Amino acid sequence: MSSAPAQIGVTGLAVMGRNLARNLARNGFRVAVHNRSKGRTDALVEEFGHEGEFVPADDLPALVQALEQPRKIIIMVKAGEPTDAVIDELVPLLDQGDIVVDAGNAHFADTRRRENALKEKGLHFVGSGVSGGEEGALNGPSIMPGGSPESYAALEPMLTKISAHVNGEPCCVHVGPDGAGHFVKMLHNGIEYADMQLIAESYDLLRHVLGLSAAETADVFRDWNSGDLESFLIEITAEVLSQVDESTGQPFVDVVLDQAEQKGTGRWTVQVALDLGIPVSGMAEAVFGRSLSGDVVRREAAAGVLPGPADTKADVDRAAFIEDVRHALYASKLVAYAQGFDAIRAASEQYGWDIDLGAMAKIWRGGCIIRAVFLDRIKEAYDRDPNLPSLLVDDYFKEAVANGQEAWRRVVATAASVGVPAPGFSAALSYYDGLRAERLPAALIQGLRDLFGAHTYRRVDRDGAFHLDWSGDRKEHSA
Ligand SMILES: NC(=O)C1=CN([C@@H]2O[C@H](COP(=O)(O)OP(=O)(O)OC[C@H]3O[C@@H](n4cnc5c(N)ncnc54)[C@H](OP(=O)(O)O)[C@@H]3O)[C@@H](O)[C@H]2O)C=CC1
Ligand SMILES: O=C(CO)[C@H](O)[C@H](O)COP(=O)(O)O
Repeated sequence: MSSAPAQIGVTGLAVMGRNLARNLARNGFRVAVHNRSKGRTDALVEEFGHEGEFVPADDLPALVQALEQPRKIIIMVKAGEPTDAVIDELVPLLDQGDIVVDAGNAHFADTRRRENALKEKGLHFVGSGVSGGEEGALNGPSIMPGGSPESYAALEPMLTKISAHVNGEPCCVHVGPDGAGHFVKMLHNGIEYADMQLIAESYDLLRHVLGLSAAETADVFRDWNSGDLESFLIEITAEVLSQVDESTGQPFVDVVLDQAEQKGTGRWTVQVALDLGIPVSGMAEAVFGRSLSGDVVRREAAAGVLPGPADTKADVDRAAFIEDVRHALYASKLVAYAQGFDAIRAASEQYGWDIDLGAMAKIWRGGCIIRAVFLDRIKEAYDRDPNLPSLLVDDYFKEAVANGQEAWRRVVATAASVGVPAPGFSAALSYYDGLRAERLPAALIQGLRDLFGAHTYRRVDRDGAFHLDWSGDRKEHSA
């Protein structure tokens, strides 16, 4: 404990806040710590006080009092109303120039509202994404700060020091002004959803089509965790699949209720992408997949009642099918990332954030949940062409998908023929085929819209908007 003013404060000492405070203290910063229920503050200081300099505060006025000026305070509480409640209590205690950082999973629209409100009072507000879960917060997360460049300049030495590092480079960069940081964190989570859905589909296919045991699927994922697919999520998939339930001796995965929960960031990603007009079908299927898993009423009504295919066996070679699924997983994952980066680009344009897409791939290489070796490839793609229209048209990714596309198609076809749901794989493949199509059936949709609602259409051979007199002489008119 120390009586000197603290350099930074953290309020909200649950899983994330506690470990972020410890990370700061371990890195030599004097940290004032506060939590609504005092027990968490006491426990932190009692258990981990020896790790660095902590200044415990019983309430927010005491936290503010404990800090050097201009103050820097990280809020790490439940997103939504709790964050507003903390801000409302904190703001009257602060002085001009103080910096409030919300490091929770806020919706970027809330962040924009909060930043504007605090700006009117002469305060700086920084919405910052933090990813890495409990372990990342302690040992080095990926940090995605938004807010003004001046606020970031004041925070940078601390944030870059406590963040994860890859090849000596911090996984923390100023994403952009305003809500840019929380937007990018939201997209990170959307990609996390898609990635996990694709991993789950791969596992399901290996078990159903090949009849592998959970332990055997763990071996497959362990094997895949080298080369292109090497990533934290693949690594922990092998760990979860090899876990045995202590009380039953069954594979852990077989005793867990098959209803995936969600706190909201995946759903927000899809909602926001709809507004931006960017197809994020991989993420949408992942959110819907979780919704379906939790829709107990309809699942119970349909399970064992709705008929599936007559033949649920596929005549496949074990090693060849495992390799096909690996290709399908990698290709579908590339589509999910391509869609995610498209959404970031679109939001950056809409809100004037000027986000460096390559830098986002760089700060996701370490610390965060979607950390993966292939993020280097994304960084390199944007280095080659910062205005790349889609990751999928970059030479490396084009070739990676081309190498795997026949396998990808076989996997989707096998899943459909044996009746194993693979919405992530199918949606990714449909997106890929849609993107590369020279002509889409959207022309027919335009015709239908014009017939029933005089919505007009454009032509391939002339500029302008047109309408056909469908119920009259069927002559075309300029609209
Ligand atoms: N868990 C994770 O892996 C990750 C979480 N996040 C985000 O980080 C933030 C913190 O997450 P996590 O550590 O899991 O904790 P929780 O989201 O479970 O939030 C618990 C914390 O919020 C405080 N709190 C809740 N309501 C209020 C309120 N009305 N006023 C003041 N404090 C309140 C609690 O205080 P009390 O102890 O008094 O109840 C406690 O400190 C969240 O926004 C979360 O989305 C981000 C990345 C990863
Ligand atoms: O932010 C995170 C990681 O970066 C959390 O782990 C994420 O919020 C988990 O989301 P959900 O509970 O919706 O699966």
